[in-house]
Amino acid sequence: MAKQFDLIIKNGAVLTSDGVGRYEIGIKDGKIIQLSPSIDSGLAKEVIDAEGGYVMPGGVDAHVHIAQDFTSGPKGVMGKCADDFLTGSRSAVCGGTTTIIAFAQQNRSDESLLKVVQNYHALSEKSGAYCDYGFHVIITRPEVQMLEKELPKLIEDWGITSCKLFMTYSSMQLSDNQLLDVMYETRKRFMTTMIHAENGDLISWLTNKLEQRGLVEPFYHAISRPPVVEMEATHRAIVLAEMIQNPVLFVHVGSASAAQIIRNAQTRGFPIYAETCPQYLHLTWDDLKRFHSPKCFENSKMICSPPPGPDDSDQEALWAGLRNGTFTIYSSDHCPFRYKDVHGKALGVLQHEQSLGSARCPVDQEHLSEILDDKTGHFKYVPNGCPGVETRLPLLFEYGLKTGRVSPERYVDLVSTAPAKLYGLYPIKGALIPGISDADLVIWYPNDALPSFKLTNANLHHNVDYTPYEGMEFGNWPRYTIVRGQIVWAEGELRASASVGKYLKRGTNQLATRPTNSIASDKRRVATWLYKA
Ligand SMILES: NC(=O)NCCC(=O)O
Ligand SMILES: [Zn+2]
Repeated sequence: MAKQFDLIIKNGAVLTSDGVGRYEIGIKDGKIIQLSPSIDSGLAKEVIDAEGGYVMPGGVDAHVHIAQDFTSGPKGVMGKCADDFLTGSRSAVCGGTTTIIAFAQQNRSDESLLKVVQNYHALSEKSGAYCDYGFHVIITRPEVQMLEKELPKLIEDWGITSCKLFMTYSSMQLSDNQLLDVMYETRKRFMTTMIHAENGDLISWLTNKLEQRGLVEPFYHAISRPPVVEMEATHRAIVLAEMIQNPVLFVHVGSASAAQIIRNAQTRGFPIYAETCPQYLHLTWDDLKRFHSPKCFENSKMICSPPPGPDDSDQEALWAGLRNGTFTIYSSDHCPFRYKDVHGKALGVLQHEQSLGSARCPVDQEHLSEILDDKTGHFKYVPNGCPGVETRLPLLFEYGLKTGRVSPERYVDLVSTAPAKLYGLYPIKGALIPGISDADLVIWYPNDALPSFKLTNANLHHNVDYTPYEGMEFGNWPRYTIVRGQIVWAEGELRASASVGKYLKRGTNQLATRPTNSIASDKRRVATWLYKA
């Protein structure tokens, strides 16, 4: 007789952003079809006993860099991502994430965003993926005609309803004028505008001054970007966004001062969304001196933009922001570069030597250890970014939920439900609604069932040769990850192939609130005349 369910999950503490309850979950054809206090095990082909552990919607990581080539154009992020869709999504599911949103990146030489997206999609189709995935688009050519023509197609044909704009990296940086041009177009189409807020000119100026003084080791990456660099750009972007009444999302917010500026705008009633990431809750400037000696080039492993805060006082403010709603979402900003790789962090040495005319030959993968062992290099040539798609959920579980810094409900909201809403995937993703939601789930170990362990990079499934969180203690980890009803990760083993993941067409921001009337009509801040017929 045909079974009513493909899979039943029994004895779990079912946790959503609304609360915790003892429910059993019935799954059929990739969907959740029943949630009730008890379901007869005989009705299912397969049963998982959660033994009292938390069962929650799968993680939605709205900020991952995968298969991105940053090499084109001078003074960009540099390097090439070490993870493709296969290895990046593999790492995601092994850490409890069932949906990722990656970046289709327009370079200045790309005349069509649609082409960019088609090419990027071909990469994901070629490698396959272990989890579902969608795309944001990075816009570096703010040409109004192109935007008018292509944005509607991106939305309708591809379900791409968000774009990322940069205020730094000269190969991607937009001027205020250009930011306004793009925001004016995205506003018309209810696209979510993501902003990387750092003052690129200030960074270049400080970098030159550091260079003149010979201060170029990895640590000085942070000194070239003190928190005020992020704070100024955040304030400026809010002024622009408010002027034309276009809600924006600040990605990877790393400093207390930027979080405060965002909080002020939210309190005024202007809809601003913000994201923070694990690196800003767990790292400080000291981590850029962590390896061997403060001058050791290995410290380049910790370079990301913006850098983490100078000390842990920023971290406390960011934890508060996660609790009080300043931060809407918590993402990884997984930006995977290998240390010993000619496309990775090693570029900090290789490009530096080339710029000095002292490049050693041959500069290839084989000779890299030899070259890196000399431990010289310049931070400005080091690709910016750290890996973290697999550690995102466990870190916030261990250091946020278990310590009481965030409630269990807030935890689910930050890692799954809010990103699903913000990026138009809810309630298919980020929820456990019978008959509606995909059966994307994470099941944790019951309390104290997993002996606590110190993380090492060998535990992880990305294609990167280090983790910034090496040695940190964990007492829990996703025990099962289920993507549309398929068990992809179980008790430390990958159980599926990369044919599970599907491309997701997304809707528009479901959190979007309109600015309050008083703020929308404040002629001191808003071009109120701009939208009058
Ligand atoms: N965040 C980071 O350091 N790398 C990723 C690229 C970017 O957004 O800056
Ligand atoms: Zn960024």
